[in-house]
Amino acid sequence: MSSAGPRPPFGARLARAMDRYGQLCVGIDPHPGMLKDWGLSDDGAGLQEFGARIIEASADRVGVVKPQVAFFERYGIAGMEALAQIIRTAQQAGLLVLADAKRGDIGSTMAAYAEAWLNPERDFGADALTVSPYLGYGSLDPAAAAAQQYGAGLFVLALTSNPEGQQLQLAQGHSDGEQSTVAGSIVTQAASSNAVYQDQPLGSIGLVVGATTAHLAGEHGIDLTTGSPPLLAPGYGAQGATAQQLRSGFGPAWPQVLVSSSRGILRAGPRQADLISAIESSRSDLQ
Ligand SMILES: O=c1ccn([C@@H]2O[C@H](COP(=O)(O)O)[C@@H](O)[C@H]2O)c(=O)[nH]1
Repeated sequence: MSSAGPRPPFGARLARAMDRYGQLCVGIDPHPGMLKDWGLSDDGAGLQEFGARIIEASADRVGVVKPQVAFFERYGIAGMEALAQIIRTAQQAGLLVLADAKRGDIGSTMAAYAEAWLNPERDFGADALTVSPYLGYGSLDPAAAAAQQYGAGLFVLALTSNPEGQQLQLAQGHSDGEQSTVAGSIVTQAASSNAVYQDQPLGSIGLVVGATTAHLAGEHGIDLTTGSPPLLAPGYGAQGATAQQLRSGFGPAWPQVLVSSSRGILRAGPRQADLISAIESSRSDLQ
C-alpha cells in the first residue's frame, strides 16, 4: 500500500467525484489517425503528449478518465510505458483512472491481472478495471477480492454497447434454478458482490451497460439498481447515443451512470480550448 495509506472504497471515491464533476468520463483512445490529426508522432512520445493534453483538459472538469489499453499495447513496450506515465499523471491531477483492458481468465490468472491493474503500487495501478465475466462470473472472485483490498473497482461487461454483443448477452439460460438472460444473471451476481459495500453510496463492482443498449435492460426485466453498481455507459457521442436516450434507457438507474465518451470529445482536438469546450458541452448535455 502507498505511503498515503489505504484508499477508501472505489464506489465511495467515484460517488464523490460524480457529485462534484457530474457523470462524464473522458476516454483516452489514441487512435493512430487521431495522433496524426493532432500533429503527434506515431510512437510512445506521441502517446504521452496525447494523454497529457487530455489530462490537462479533463482535470477539474470531470472526475474520471478511461484510457483504452489496446491503443497503448499496439506500440509494445513504448506504449505501455506511456500508459503507466499517463495513469500516474492523471491520478496526480486528481482524476480517477479506469483502465479499459477487459481482462478475463480463470480465477488464479485473474488474481495476477488484478494485482497488475489494481494495486496502486504497480506500474499500471489504476483505480478501476474493466473485466469480462465470460469465463464464468465466479472466475472474477479474486479480482473482486483485490478490488476490496486496494480500494479499487471493477466494471463487469454485462450489456455492451456493440450490437453483436446481444446474441450472447441476451441469450436465455438457467442460473441457480432461475431462468434469466446471461446479462441478467451477471447483474444479479454483481449485486451480490456489492453486498460488502452496502453502507456506501455506490458499490465498487460496477457493470458495463452501453448507452446504446441500456433500454434492453428494462425490456428484459433486468434491474440495474440492486446493489447500487456504478454503470459505465460507453456509446454516447461517436456511437450515436444521445443524452435523452441515456436518461430514458437507464430510467431509475440514471444517477449510477458514468457516461464515457472518447472520439466524440477527442475529435475536437488538438487545440486545448476546443477540447475543453467539447468536454464542457458534453457535461452540460448530460446534466
Ligand atoms: O461496451 C463497450 C465497452 C467498452 N467500450 C469502449 O469505450 C470506448 C468508446 O469509444 P467512443 O469513441 O466514445 O465510441 C472505446 O474505448 C471502447 O473500446 C465500448 O465502446 N463499448
